[in-house]
This record gives sequence, C-alpha cells and structure tokens, in this order.
Amino acid sequence: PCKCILSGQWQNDLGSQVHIFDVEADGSFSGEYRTAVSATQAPIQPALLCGSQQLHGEGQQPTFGFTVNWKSFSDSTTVFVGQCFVDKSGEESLHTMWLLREEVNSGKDDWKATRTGCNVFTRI
Ligand SMILES: CN1C(=O)N(C)[C@H]2CS[C@@H](CCCCC(=O)O)[C@H]21
Repeated sequence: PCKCILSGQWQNDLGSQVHIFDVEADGSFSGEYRTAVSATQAPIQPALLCGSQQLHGEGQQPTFGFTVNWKSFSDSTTVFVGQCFVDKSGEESLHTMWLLREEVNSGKDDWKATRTGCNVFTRI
C-alpha cells in the first residue's frame, strides 16, 4: 500500500496548509505553503517549497525534509525535517521540527535570527 507518499494537502495546528505535488521516482517533490498567520500586514500568498522523502524499501514511515522560501514575509526561510507515521487506523501524520531563519540587518544580530520548533501535520 502506498502509505506516506507525501503528495496531497496537509494542515498543522497553526492552521497552515501545505500542498505537496507529485513525488518523483527519486523522492523529490515541490509544493506550496500557505500560512494562516501573517507576521506582516502583507497579503498572504502561497510560498513555494521543495524537498524530498525516502522511498526505498517496504518501510512505510519514511523521513523527509523540505525548504520554504517565504514570499510575503521578511525574506525568511524555513527548513522542515521529519517523519511520516501511520497509526493503527491508517491515519498518516507528519511529525516535524523546523528552523525559521529571518534576514537580519547585520552580523551582530545573527545570534537571534533563527527560531526553532516542532509541529505535526495531518491530511485534509
Ligand atoms: C506559520 N508557521 C508554521 O506553520 N510553522 C510550522 C512555523 C514555522 S514557519 C512559521 C511561519 C513563518 C512565516 C514567515 C515569517 O514570518 O517570516 C510558522
């Protein structure tokens, strides 16, 4: 069964939505990230993402990673890394950790430019 092929629509507890397009034979994919919360007054437009997932073997709980280039925000970038889990009733979830790097004006602000967190996405 093709469990945890990441193609499709996902949502997290912050209300963000991720649309992952087709996953290639080498595991690579692209997609869009729509945040529900806006850090600025700029209108929210979908940000592009690209990444890859493990596809080898029968293990149906593959690891993956992807990068989001924010459009309507402060020239920041987020990288996500995680694993897809399937529960007893076949429900899939993406357990991720992320690093959000904002662009700061000078190197002396470099120390405070990266936030981290963890986040779970489920299919919608
Ligand atoms: C909405 N979010 C979300 O669904 N996350 C898992 C976290 C990690 S990416 C961040 C949004 C960053 C928006 C761009 C910016 O504010 O510079 C936050």
